[in-house]
Amino acid sequence: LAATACGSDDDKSNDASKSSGELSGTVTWWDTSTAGSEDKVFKKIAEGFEKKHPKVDVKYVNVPFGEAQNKFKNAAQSGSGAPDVIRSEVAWTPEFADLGYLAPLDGTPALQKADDFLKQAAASTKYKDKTYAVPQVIDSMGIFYNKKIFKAAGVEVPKTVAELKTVSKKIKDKTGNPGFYLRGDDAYWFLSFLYGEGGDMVDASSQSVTIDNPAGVKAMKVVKDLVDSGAAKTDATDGWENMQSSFKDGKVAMMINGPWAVADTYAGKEFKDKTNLGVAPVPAGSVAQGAPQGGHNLAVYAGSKNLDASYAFVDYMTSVKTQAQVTKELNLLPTRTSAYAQESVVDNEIVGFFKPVVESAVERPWIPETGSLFAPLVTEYTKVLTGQTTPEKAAKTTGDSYRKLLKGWK
Ligand SMILES: C[C@H]1O[C@H](O[C@H]2[C@H](O)[C@@H](O)[C@@H](O[C@H]3[C@H](O)[C@@H](O)[C@@H](O[C@H]4[C@H](O)[C@@H](O)[C@@H](O)O[C@@H]4CO)O[C@@H]3CO)O[C@@H]2CO)[C@H](O)[C@H](O)[C@@H]1N[C@H]1C[C@@H](CO)[C@H](O)[C@@H](O)[C@@H]1O
Repeated sequence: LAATACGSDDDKSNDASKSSGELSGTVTWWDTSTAGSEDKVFKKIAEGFEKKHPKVDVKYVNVPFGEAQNKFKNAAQSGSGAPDVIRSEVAWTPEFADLGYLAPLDGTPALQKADDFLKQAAASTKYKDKTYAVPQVIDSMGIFYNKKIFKAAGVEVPKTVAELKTVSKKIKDKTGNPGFYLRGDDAYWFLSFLYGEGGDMVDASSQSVTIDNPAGVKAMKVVKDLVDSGAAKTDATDGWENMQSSFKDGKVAMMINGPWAVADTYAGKEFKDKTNLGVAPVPAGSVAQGAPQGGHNLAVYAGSKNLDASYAFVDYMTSVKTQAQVTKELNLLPTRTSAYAQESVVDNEIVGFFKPVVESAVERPWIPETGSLFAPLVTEYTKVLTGQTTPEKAAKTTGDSYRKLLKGWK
């Protein structure tokens, strides 16, 4: 009826559900959030969308973070099996966009009040002047510490790497356990030490590789010394499980981590009393202090057969209301400026700590290759920590790999 009232013939071609604005069909969503802690909350919120749109069936699929990127690329490339919506990590988004796998969202219902998004969060969704995703969460890293152990050892939170070594030694003398866990199987945990020496992986503005400059070599020496001096415990594999269980069981007093680790950490026996968890800025190196920016966006597969419902789903999952609920239940940081005024967000202690950290986080170049910089680096980083190579060789080998990846960069 509404269609004919508009008069023009092509409106009549709209089927009833469209003209009544009622969405229908299936939306398959690949969510990469941590199974066992975050996934339950995101699945529940997605069910809220179905209540709002009874003719839409959301197929929630939890895909492990380490598998989702390639799984999506393979499915999109082969044209079968790709989801309608994917939780696209900030570094995956420019790569997927460059490959043509994502639907541009400018002017669609997926992207509402675009200027409400934090600029650092929006940056990773832009590619060649179009918007290919909507920011869902933004994060960075800090020192997580066990207040009870710190009190017993009579130590304060370290502000520099030098203090980290002193504090860690005091804790070891007092408790027998190493004070600090340094994750050794993921190069993201190397970045704050790299920034602390004034280094970075690359310098996109001058299109030069910088991981193998003197600051990069120095940073490799710093992390090697943390392990060789006994200040840090590390592992070459299963870093996430080993780091989380050591910290949750009180076997180490400190780790570097981000808001995504809070839900799992609170499940640990040491943090049943949540007030026992302290969070502080990552330690400064010899010339600077900084933590990396991370996070996740929601993107729509370019080949989706249900764009209308997918756009609406992305909008729903990134709305102020949803973001405030995610903060309340998971302590994750919103990406909408307006969400920070919501009561459950204003009062959240984790957000209170991480908001300024995110604002001063070191931004990364959102180019298609940015995610590919971690695999070559982690190989050398792990070898440095396990004494299989020198800081100099590690930096050089990584730099050479980067120059192969980044055609024409210095
Ligand atoms: C190696 C990888 O390098 C990069 O990843 C960087 C990433 O760019 C950094 O930003 C940082 O990500 C933060 C993240 O921002 C932060 O939010 C959090 O995420 C939480 C979630 O919060 C939590 O909900 C849950 O999901 O769990 C998430 C994870 O905990 O922590 C992340 C850091 O873990 O660090 C990543 C590196 O880890 C590449 O991008 C690839 O991922 C690449 N892996 C590929 C490698 C291929 C073979 O080479 C293999 O075949 C492929 O299949 C693999 O995909």
